[in-house]
Amino acid sequence: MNAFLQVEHIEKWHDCFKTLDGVSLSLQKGEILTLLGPSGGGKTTLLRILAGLEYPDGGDLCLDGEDLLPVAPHERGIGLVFQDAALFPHLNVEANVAFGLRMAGVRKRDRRQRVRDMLALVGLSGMEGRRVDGLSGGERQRVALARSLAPAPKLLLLDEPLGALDRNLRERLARDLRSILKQQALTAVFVTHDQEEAFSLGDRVAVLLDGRLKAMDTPEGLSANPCSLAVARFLGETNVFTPETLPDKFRKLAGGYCGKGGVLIRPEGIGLGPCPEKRKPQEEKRGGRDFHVQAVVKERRFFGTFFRVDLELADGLCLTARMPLSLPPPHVGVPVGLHFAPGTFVALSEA
Ligand SMILES: Nc1ncnc2c1ncn2[C@@H]1O[C@H](COP(=O)(O)OP(=O)(O)OP(=O)(O)O)[C@@H](O)[C@H]1O
Repeated sequence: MNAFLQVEHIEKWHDCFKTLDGVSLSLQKGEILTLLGPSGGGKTTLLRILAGLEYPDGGDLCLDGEDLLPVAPHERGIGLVFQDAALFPHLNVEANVAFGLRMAGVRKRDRRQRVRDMLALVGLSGMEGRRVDGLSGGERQRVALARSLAPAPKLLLLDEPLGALDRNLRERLARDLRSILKQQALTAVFVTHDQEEAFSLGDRVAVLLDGRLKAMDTPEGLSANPCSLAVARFLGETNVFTPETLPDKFRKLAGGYCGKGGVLIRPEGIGLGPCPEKRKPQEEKRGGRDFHVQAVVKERRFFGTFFRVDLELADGLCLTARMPLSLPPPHVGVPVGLHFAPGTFVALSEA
């Protein structure tokens, strides 16, 4: 099946600096992609190229079967939402939301109805007459969203739309946003540098580092397997070892799972059991060889839905485990045996 949005080998230079280096990705209709990356990674540039606000130095773009590059920005059928809402301050809510419809020559009566529908969709029914300078940050973003949804774009691009809001409001709006996009079956690319937001909002998450697309997968897939050392480090994964820093005992346990870039030992795959010398003979049989790795609990912290347990092994190596609240948490200073569930060792590539 052909993709709805096809981005192929996009390159962009700014002066002597390669901002985007052969970025390729594709989206199906109705899919939400979150674009995650550090500041300066090229996220906004990619969005600007999709919107037609910048022209690439190489590559191709195709949306709904149409070659996008020759099409003027306002004819691409693409909606944009920015971090600062960018509302027209001299117009009220209704006129802001109706703006694109007016430009497209939609009749006044149809405009009014569409504005009403869009305001209902974003939870601002009855706010048509309000001045935009009196609105809260969250309300401004809802108006901006209604304005970009009103002309029924084929693709919606959102550049850190929640970046200026406080944490609680941000989480609530992110939930609302996802359900609005899904309700409208909209295809969207959402830029953020907030990992939690990227993982909770996107059907798939793409990681852009130094202008290169380093990974693209479902949130679950990416979290289970970040693929490369650079992505694992960017995602802030603990227990990441390069081939040089991986101790021999783990090299043996990891078996073939040590890639050229190293290995990630997934914290949720580390089980804590009785320390090897304290185990009874029947546990020895059940526990298998993995419990032979012994560690001491250095710290235990509560994270709302799990405990994070920092462990120190005999040779000074540190590991972090993630324990569900359903298990009794170990006490600090207590020696424990470690068990590694299947799939805990993930090979990382170098690139
Ligand atoms: N018009 C321009 N002229 C010169 N350099 C530019 C221009 N636009 C972008 N850049 C450079 O390209 C790189 C990527 O910028 P971009 O804004 O795309 O990154 P980003 O991932 O969106 O970052 P942020 O999260 O901070 O917005 C940066 O080093 C930036 O300085």
